[in-house]
Amino acid sequence: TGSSRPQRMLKAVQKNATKGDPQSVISAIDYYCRHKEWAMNVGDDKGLILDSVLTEVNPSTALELGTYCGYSTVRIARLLSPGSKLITVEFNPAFAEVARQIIAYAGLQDKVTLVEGPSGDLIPKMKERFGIKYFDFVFLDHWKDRYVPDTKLLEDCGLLKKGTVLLADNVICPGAPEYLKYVRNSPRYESRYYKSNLEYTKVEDGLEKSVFLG
Ligand SMILES: Cc1ncnc2c1ncn2[C@@H]1O[C@H](/C=C/CNC(=O)c2cc(-c3ccc(F)cc3)cc(O)c2O)[C@@H](O)[C@H]1O
Ligand SMILES: [Mg+2]
Repeated sequence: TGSSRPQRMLKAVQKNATKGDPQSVISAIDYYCRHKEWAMNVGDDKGLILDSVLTEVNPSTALELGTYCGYSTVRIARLLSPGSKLITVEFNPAFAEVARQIIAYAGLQDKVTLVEGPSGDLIPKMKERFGIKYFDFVFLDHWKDRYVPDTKLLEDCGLLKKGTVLLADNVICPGAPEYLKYVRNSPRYESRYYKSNLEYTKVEDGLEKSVFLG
């Protein structure tokens, strides 16, 4: 049987990027997905917003929901300070396997823990399994109808602290209307929309940054 899109993306990284150089991995994926085959990475335009929010937060512990091929995992991990950790959650084993290889190619495997399974099952286990007290930063980029239930779960599991930043991809396209309503109407969040465009296209999309107020 033929290769999958994630496998072709991995091949493009192995062919065009430099081992141990995260920026070259990011550029290789962006080039491939813009010129050869679109894929649902956060991409270069929204990626710059992700970078700037990350640099501002400088998280010690970060969580990503929806690893896919590891593009945003590499974007986040490359900006973490020494000793900081990123936990990324992915329930599709084939995607997780490609992501592990892309993360390792970038040389970031020591900063990243990729956990396979559904976010709803794994979030309640974060404290016991990974010794996490709180997350300073959460990137939501998995199924859009899971953004609200998982945000509530993070609250209920005591994994958010005053100042924790949630950054959600695709709040316009494909859209996460319930999530926008939730964080924008809740007194427990201070929310802001960063307008951008859907990865590798001219279609509008954006990121919603929500600060947990405790
Ligand atoms: C509960 C649970 N637990 C664990 N892993 C989970 C999980 N739910 C999903 N996953 C994982 O996360 C990724 C899924 C990402 C979903 N993202 C999108 O659907 C998406 C779509 C577009 C898009 C926009 C316009 C179009 F025309 C077509 C597609 C753009 C995007 O940026 C997206 O993120 C994928 O790797 C999936 O296995
Ligand atoms: Mg996305």
